[in-house]
Amino acid sequence: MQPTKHNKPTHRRFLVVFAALLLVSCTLIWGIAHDTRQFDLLKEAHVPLRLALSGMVLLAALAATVLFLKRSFTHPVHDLVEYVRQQRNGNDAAPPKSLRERNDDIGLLTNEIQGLLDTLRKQNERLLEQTLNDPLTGLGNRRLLEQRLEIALPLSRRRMAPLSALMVDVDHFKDYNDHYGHPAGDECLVEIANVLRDTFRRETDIVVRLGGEEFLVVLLDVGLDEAMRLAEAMRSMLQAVGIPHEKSSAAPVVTVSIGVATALPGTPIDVESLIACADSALYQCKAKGRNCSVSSIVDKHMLESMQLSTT
Ligand SMILES: Nc1nc2c(ncn2[C@@H]2O[C@H](COP(=O)(O)OP(=O)(O)OP(=O)(O)O)[C@@H](O)[C@H]2O)c(=O)[nH]1
Repeated sequence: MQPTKHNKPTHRRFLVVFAALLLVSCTLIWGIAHDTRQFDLLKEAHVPLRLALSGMVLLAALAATVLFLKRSFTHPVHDLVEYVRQQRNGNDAAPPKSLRERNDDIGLLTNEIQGLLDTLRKQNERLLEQTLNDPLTGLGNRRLLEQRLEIALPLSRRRMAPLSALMVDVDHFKDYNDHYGHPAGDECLVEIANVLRDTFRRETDIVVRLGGEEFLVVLLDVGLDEAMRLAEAMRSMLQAVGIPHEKSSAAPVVTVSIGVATALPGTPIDVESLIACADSALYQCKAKGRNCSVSSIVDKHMLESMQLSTT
């Protein structure tokens, strides 16, 4: 944005010229009206000439006024409108210095608008964070998962890269809640989220809480073996934390079951199918007695048979 220059000396110059011209024209008009003899220069002049002269001075005063108003108010207001328009278009640059540093109402308005926009921006960021994050654990939520997979899945497919999803579910969590209380259950979920964060640290890893005591991890560019190794590492790390769980038949501490689904390179998988495949592997873990990981491979044939069974 190209700001026009509106500085104080310019204002003052305009004001002085304007006041001088106004004074001269008023004096001339007053002189004509009272036919005063004090103006030697105009004494002999005819009334029409005096009228024309004062008219010209008055016009000049008006022109100076218009110019002054344009330079002092119209242009800055235009700059201000342009600034607001650019903000609306996503440009978050600060307003021009010439506006911010004005000591008048336009400067005040500029700074107020800037403050308001900053506040709105911060509130928007907070709201966006709330809509994409799980408030209890601070992990992403299902919306974040969908948002990220919308880009990651087609990209992964085009690059012919594998992709793995881990469905992590806490074992006998109802019993944990019933025995230790809901607040302790919340703390337990936070602890599990921390272990997930510590295990899946790559920038491309997507770790979310799907709801309740279910978490989903999506690992891009990760094949079955690596996914299973990481699933086991996570399980061991949680057991090492050792959150007591007296009511679990799987272990004396809190444990998880992990269903791992790996999509082979080029598999046209979507979010729903990925979750369904990891979920069915998780179901097998539970059937096996919990506190374990089960893997499954997702390819075109498996997806087709899944679609057939749902139609
Ligand atoms: N503390 C707490 N509990 C939750 C939250 N969300 C869901 N739960 C509880 O998680 C429990 C899940 O129970 P189930 O689905 O029966 O699963 P489970 O007891 O872990 O049994 P398995 O998964 O078969 O081992 C329920 O008691 C829910 O009330 C939460 O945010 N905080």
